[in-house]
Amino acid sequence: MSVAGPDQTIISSRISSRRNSTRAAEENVSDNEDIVGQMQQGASNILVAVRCRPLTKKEKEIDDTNLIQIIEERVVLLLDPQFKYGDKGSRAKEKQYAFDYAFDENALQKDIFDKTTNFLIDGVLNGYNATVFAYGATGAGKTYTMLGEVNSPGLMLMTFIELFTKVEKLTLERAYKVKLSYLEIYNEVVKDLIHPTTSVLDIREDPVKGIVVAGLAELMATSPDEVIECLQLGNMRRTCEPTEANQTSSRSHAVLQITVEYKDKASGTESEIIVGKLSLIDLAGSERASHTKNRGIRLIEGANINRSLLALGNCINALCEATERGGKVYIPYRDSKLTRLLKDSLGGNCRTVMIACISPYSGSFFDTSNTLKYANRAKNIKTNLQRNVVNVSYHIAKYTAIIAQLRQEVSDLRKLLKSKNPNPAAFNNEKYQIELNTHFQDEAKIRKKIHECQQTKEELGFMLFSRQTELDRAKAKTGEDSAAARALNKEVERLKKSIEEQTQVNNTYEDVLKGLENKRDEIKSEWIRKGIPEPHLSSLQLMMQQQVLAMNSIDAQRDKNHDQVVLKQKELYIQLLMNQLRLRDNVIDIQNGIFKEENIGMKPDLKKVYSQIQSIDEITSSSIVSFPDLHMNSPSLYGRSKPKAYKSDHFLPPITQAPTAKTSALNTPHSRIPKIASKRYLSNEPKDEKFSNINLLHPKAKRLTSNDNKLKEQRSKTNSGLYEDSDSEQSSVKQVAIIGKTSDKYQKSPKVGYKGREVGHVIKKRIKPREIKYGVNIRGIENFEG
Ligand SMILES: Nc1ncnc2c1ncn2[C@@H]1O[C@H](COP(=O)(O)OP(=O)(O)OP(=O)(O)O)[C@@H](O)[C@H]1O
Repeated sequence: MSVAGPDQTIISSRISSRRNSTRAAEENVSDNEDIVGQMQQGASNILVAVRCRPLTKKEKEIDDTNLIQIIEERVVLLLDPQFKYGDKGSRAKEKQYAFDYAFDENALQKDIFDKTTNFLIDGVLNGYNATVFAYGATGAGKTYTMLGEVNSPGLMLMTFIELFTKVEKLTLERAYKVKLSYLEIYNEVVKDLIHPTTSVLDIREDPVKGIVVAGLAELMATSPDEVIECLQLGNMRRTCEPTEANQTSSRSHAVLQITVEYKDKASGTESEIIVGKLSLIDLAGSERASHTKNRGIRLIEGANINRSLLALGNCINALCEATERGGKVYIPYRDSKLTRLLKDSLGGNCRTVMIACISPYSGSFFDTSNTLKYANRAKNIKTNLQRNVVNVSYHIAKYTAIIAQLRQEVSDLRKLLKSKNPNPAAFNNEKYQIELNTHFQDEAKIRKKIHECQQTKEELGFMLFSRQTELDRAKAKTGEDSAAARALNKEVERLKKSIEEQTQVNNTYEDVLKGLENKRDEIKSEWIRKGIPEPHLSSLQLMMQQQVLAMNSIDAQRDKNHDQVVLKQKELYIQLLMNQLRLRDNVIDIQNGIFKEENIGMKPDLKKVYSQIQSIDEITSSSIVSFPDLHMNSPSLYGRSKPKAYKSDHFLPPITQAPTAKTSALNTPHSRIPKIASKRYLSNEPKDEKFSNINLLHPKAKRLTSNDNKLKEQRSKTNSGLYEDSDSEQSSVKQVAIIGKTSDKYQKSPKVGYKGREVGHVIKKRIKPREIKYGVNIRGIENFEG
């Protein structure tokens, strides 16, 4: 599988760490071979497979990130493209689904056929029904899977080739008849693709044959060649139009049905005929109107496609519920032509294979996610499988029983209709409103708990960071075995443990929340199943939307609070750093005073250190630094997020050790101090200090660039001494001392001194042709007063 894009790296790196949890998902799935065995024994009748197609050339040009990873032909891992590893407060967004089979982009048509369809053919030849249908969003590869292309035939053709090979082997004992029909459902109208007619074809339910399409032509086929011809003809007639999402988009559901009948040549019981039916279905793709940009007739087609697929989804949900509850659930087959046609395949006498086609493209994430959820749900359906034996005497007895059963059904349905209160005005949806509110109250409670948990973790993380700093300092000062270091170490360990505990609690809450979020869909389906009339249904749906928005706003508030905590922490670092700087300058001033008073010449190496400190103040840091890593001992401090890399302009590097007797301001190893630090430091100088009225925090104040630094270096070469030469006429900033004279050349502009040190230089700008304004540039910040 090709690995592309940054997110792909994340998926890959996570796969190994996810192996264990993946195993758990896998354990719920029986062995691949088992599912075939189970289907053959009638223990399970639905096989759900997923096929991921490769990225197309066009998609690769836009974004070559592959969102899908298939693990061991069973598990599908889907990554959310919105999820950036490291986002604060974000919960991990990748989803895992386990299926009977999962095929990646490299899977061949033959692989899909061998594992999902080939084994059904024996059953069909022995009188069992089977259905294979491809489901998925538009452009996900359904038609490619079912029909295939010139050089890679799909399941339909491969099925016929295999079927005829097997029939040939059995002809000595059995007399076979193979019939085929091919139809499409386009805009809720059934059309014959082999013998098109103008009359509308109707779907009917035959008590013995099951679902039949009245008037649909059935062709006798004797060889695969005949079938190929029929398929080609039918596909030419099938409604297929280019859309934004797919150049060859199928606008209809196509159903190819193969009926195989046989009589035992030796038995002599003329009346017994075994009938098996195989339906191969290429569904039209679900589509989001906003995504496909379809208009006019394409939009109407899309709406019809979606409606029938929604009906299919509702049937799948109802069937799952029937499985869970042990029957007695109304299955809304009649909601669409598609579900009426698939009634046997989904809930009746049939082995069914669903191939969910998905795309790994980031732009198709929502479609892929929906398809996977859909397919995941379908795994839970259980159906009843019976062999179709058509026998004349059996026929009559069976019809009588069926008529009685149908009468009972009609009377049950009448009762159900009455109880559903057909008068919408009299309908009271208060009960549903209360249920909805209770659900979202539960969600809000859990969200609050998660919020509290994260706050606690953040606080603990901050405490941990400061204790860790103290510990490092204590170790450096008094040694690792000192009592102070040991006590701090104990504290650090305790904090780490607390953070771990909080993380576990947080994860539990996250799981509960996920469950509650999933329940929203169930609530909606329940409303539809219970037949809540309009406008009550819309009003409930609107209420749910509002509640979902409210939940999102709780999450947003949580993120905002988190940002505030981080900001507060940054402020603290700034304060600490400013204190360090003040202490350092105080030490320098005191030392300078002593040197002057005692008339001690400054040693060259000390001079060098002084000038280094000055230049450190003026360094403009443009590199990326990491914000003090509060997470360093707890990678999961913010859920499953990871610390970010921050721009030095906004965040400070970890503070260095505070000056102590041993490590004075002058020999303290300085980290690179970003400009904002010295800016704040200067602005915080007491009012009587010399730079107090200079607006160093003006947003338009420019930073010193690296070029300016070079010019400064050049200048200091020509004029290395420091002179105090007050020249207030030339500078409107009276508080600073100007060293030297202003020249036209920027490089030669006089320096500005403060307490004997150069801190900046005079600058000028032309306001009008004849008017020049002077200002100062102190430590990289320009200021023109007035
Ligand atoms: N497994 C695959 N390998 C290579 N190419 C594929 C594969 N699956 C799909 N494709 C290509 O992707 C494009 C879209 O596939 P296809 O037309 O089968 O999608 P679809 O799901 O049937 O769309 P719709 O039914 O909405 O029209 C086609 O160009 C097809 O050739």
